[in-house]
Amino acid sequence: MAADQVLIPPPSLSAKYEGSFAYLTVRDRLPMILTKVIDTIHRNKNNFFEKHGEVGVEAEKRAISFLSKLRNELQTDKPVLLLTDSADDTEAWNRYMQRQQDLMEDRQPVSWFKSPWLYVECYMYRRIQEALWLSPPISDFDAFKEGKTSGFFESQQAIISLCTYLREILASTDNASKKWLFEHFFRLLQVSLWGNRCDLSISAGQENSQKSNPMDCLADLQQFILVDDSDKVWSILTSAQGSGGSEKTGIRVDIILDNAGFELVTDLVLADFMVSVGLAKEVRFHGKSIPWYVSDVNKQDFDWTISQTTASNHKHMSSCGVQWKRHVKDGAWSYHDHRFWTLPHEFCDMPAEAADLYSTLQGSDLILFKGDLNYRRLTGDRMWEHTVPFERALRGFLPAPLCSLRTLKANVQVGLQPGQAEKLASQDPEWMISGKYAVIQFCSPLKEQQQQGS
Ligand SMILES: O=P(O)(O)OC[C@@]1(O)O[C@H](CO)[C@@H](O)[C@@H]1O
Ligand SMILES: [Mn+2]
Repeated sequence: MAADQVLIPPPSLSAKYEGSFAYLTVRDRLPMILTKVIDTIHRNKNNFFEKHGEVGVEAEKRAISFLSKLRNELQTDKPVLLLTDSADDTEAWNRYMQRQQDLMEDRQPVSWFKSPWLYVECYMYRRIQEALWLSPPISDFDAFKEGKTSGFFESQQAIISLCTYLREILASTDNASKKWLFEHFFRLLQVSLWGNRCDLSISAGQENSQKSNPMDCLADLQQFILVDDSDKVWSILTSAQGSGGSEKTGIRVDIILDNAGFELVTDLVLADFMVSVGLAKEVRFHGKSIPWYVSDVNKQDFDWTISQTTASNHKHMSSCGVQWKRHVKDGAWSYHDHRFWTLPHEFCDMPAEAADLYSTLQGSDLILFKGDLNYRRLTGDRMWEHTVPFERALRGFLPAPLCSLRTLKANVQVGLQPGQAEKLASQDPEWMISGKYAVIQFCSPLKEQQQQGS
C-alpha cells in the first residue's frame, strides 16, 4: 500500500457538496430539529413558572433567544462561534474549532456549509446545551425527553414481545447447548441491530417507534445485512476462556449506546442474555452526558427505562426490569458517560483527546458500537471507497475487538466487496441513507486475531 494511502485520508463529508446528504441535513433537517427544540421549550413555559416562578419564565425567554440566534446563524451560514459557557468540555470544543479554522482555505471562517458535517452537526447539539446552561434555572431541561419517552411508550407491544422471549429462553437454559446459545445470541444481536432504525434524528423528531414483534421480521431482514461478522463476535465471546482452566474468568463487554426508547431496550435485553447465560461477566454501558442527536441515551434515560420496565404491569416485562436493577446493583452492569462521546472528534483522535477513555476501553474484551453516528465517527465520516477495509478506515482506533451494529443512515460505508456498492446503488439509490440496510462489522487487534487463529 502506497505510503500516502495510509497517511492522507479522503475528505470529510460536508454540506459544501451541494445536494449531498450532508447538505440536505444541514439545510433542512437541522433547522427543523432546532425549531422543535424551541417549540418544546416554549410549550414548557408554564412548567418553568410553576417550578421556578418568574425566574423560570425569564429563563425560558433567554434560552429561546439563544436558540433563535443559533438557528439564524445556521440558516444564513454565519461563522461558527466559540462556546462561552465554561463547562468542563468548553475548552476542548474551542480547541477543536481552532483546528477546523486551520483547515479552512484562504482563512475563511469555520462555516456550517463548508466545514465537516460531523463537526457542525455535533456543534449544533452542543450549542443547544450551551443555551440551556446559560439559562438557569432551566439548565437541566432535556428538550428531547418527550420524544424519547413517547418512543418507549409507543413501542410497548414490541418491548413486551422481546421481554417475553427473553424470560422464556432464560427459563430453559439448564440444558442449553452451544448451538442453542448461539441461535438465541444471534437473534438478539440482530434485534439490537435493527433496533437502531428507531432514531429520531433521522426523522427530525417525527415519531418512529417499533410497532411489530421484532422477532418476527429477522428472517426477512437478513438479506439487508451487507456485512455480517456475527460469527467473529461469537468467537470472541466463546473463546475468551480463563487462563488454562475450563472455568471462564468471564469477559467484559462494553456497549457504546445510541438511541433511547426501543433501541435501548434491545441493548438491555442483549446484555441481560449475555450475563444471564454466562457469555459475559460484566457489561459496561456508555451513554451521553448531555441530550444528544435527539434520541441518544443519557443517564436519566437509562435509569428511567429500567424503572419503567420494572413498573410494567406485564409480568415478563417487570421481571426483566427487576433483573436489570439487580445487574446494576451487583455491579454486573454499570453506566458511564465520558464527555468524549459528546465531542465532535473522529474516534481515531481518542488516544490523544481522551487517553483515559481509550485505556479504559483497552480493558474490554468486546466493544459493541451502536448506530450510525458511532459508525460515522469510527470511520471519520469521510468519503472512503466502499471497498476500503474497515481497519484502514479506523485509522488506528482499535482499543479492543470491536463490532459496529449500524443501520445505514449516512453516506459513508467501508468494508464492502468489489461491486457490492455499485449493485446496491443500481437497485436502490438511497441505500446508504434510508436505514433499510445494516452492517454487523467487526475488527480485532492483531494479537486477538492470532489467538482466534483468524
Ligand atoms: O446514530 P443514529 O441514531 O443511528 O443516527 C444518527 C444520524 O444518522 O441521524 C442523522 C441522519 O443522517 C445523522 O445526522 C446521524 O448520523
Ligand atoms: Mn442516535
